[in-house]
Amino acid sequence: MLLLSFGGPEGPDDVVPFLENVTRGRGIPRERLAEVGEHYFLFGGVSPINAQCRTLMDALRKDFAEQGVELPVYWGNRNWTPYLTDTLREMARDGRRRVLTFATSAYASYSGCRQYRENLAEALAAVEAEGLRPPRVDKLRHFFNHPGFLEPVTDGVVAALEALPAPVREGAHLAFTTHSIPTAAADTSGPPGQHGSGGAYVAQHLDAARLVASAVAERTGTERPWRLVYQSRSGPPAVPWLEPDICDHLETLHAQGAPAAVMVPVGFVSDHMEVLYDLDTEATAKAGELGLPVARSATVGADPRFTAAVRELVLERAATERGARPERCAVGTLGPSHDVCPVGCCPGRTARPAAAGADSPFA
Ligand SMILES: CC1=C(CCC(=O)O)c2cc3nc(cc4[nH]c(cc5[nH]c(cc1n2)c(C)c5CCC(=O)O)c(CCC(=O)O)c4C)C(CCC(=O)O)=C3C
Ligand SMILES: [Fe+2]
Repeated sequence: MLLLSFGGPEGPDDVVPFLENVTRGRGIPRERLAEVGEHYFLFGGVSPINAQCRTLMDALRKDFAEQGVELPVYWGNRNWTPYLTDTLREMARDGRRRVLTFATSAYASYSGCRQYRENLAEALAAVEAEGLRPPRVDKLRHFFNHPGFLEPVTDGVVAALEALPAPVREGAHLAFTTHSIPTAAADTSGPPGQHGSGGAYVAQHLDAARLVASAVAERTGTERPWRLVYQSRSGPPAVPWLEPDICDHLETLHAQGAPAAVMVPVGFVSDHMEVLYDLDTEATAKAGELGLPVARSATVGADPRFTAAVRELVLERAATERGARPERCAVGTLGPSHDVCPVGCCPGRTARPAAAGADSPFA
C-alpha cells in the first residue's frame, strides 16, 4: 500500500521551496504566497502534516498486523519529502508489482483526486526512465461516506459542543468547512455530467455534512442548523471560488443572533496547517472580535475506526480485483464512489497524463 499525502515543511528553510513545489504553474498571486508563508513561520516553519502521516502509517501497520493483513505500507508525498517519486522507486526496487494507493483526501476534485493521479503518473514515468519496471498502481475509492470516517467526525463534533459554555450549547450552529476551490473546478468535479452545479465536490461534502449533522442531533437530542462553508481561498480575486468563507459565515451567524458555532473541518483528515491557521488562528480570532463563542471539532487523524475503514477498503478492492463482488460499505445518498476514475473525471485546466484511472497511460 502507498499512503499518498500532500506533504508539508518541517523547518523554516523548507517553507519557500515547499510553497514553490505546491504552486508551480498554478497562477497563485505572489502576495498570497508571502501571506501563506507567514502562516507556516508562525508555527516555526513546521507543518504538522508529516508527523500526522507518520502516526497514521504506524497506526495502519498496527491495524493490518493485528488483523492478519500482510501488506507493507509505504509513504510518499506530492509536495515534500518523502517525495512520491523516491517512494515509488523504492517500491519498484523492492520488487513490488502492484501498488494500491490510499490518498489522504476524502473527496473528488482536481486538487483532491486527479492532481494526485497526475503526480503518480509523473513518478511512474520517472521510475521507468531510470530503467526500472514501474508497478501497476491503483487508487482506493473516495471515503467521505464511509462510516469509519464519519463516526470519528461525529464524535469530534459532540466533544466540541461539550467544550462550549453550557448556556450557548443548545443553540450552537454547525459550520462544516472544507477547502475552497474555483467554482469551475467544483462544477466539473467527479465523472462528467453526473452532478449539477458544484459537481461531486459539493455533493459529496453536503452528503457527509448532512450525515454528521443528523448523527449529532441523534446523539445530543437537539437538531442544530448547519451549513457547508469554505476556507483557505487562494488564486486571483477575479476568479470565482466556492463561498461563503468561514470568516464571513461567522459574521453572518453573529448578525443573525446565533449564540455559538462549532467549526467542523469535514474536508480534511488531519489537523494540518489549513486547520491550525485558517480555523484555529484566523477564524477563531474573527469569532473573538465578534464575541461569538466557537469551538473547532477534531479531524479523524489516526482514529482506530478510520484505520479499520482503510483496511476494509483495501480488502474490498483486493476482492474486486480478484473478480469477486464484495460488499461496498457506504452511508448517505450517493452510494459508494467508483473504484476507477472514468475518462474525464475531475479534469484539470490542461490535459496531463494521470495514473490509476481509466485514462491511465500505464498498465
Ligand atoms: C481541495 C484541496 C485540499 C483537500 C484535499 C487534500 O488534502 O489534498 C487541499 C489540501 C491541502 N492544501 C495544503 C496546502 C496548500 N494548498 C495550496 C493551494 C491550493 N489548495 C487547493 C485545494 C486543496 N488543498 C487549491 C485549489 C489551491 C490553489 C492552488 C492550486 O490550484 O493548486 C497552497 C498554496 C498557497 C495557497 O494558495 O494557499 C498550500 C500551501 C495542504 C498542506 C497543509 C500543511 O502544510 O499542513 C493540504 C493538506
Ligand atoms: Fe491546498
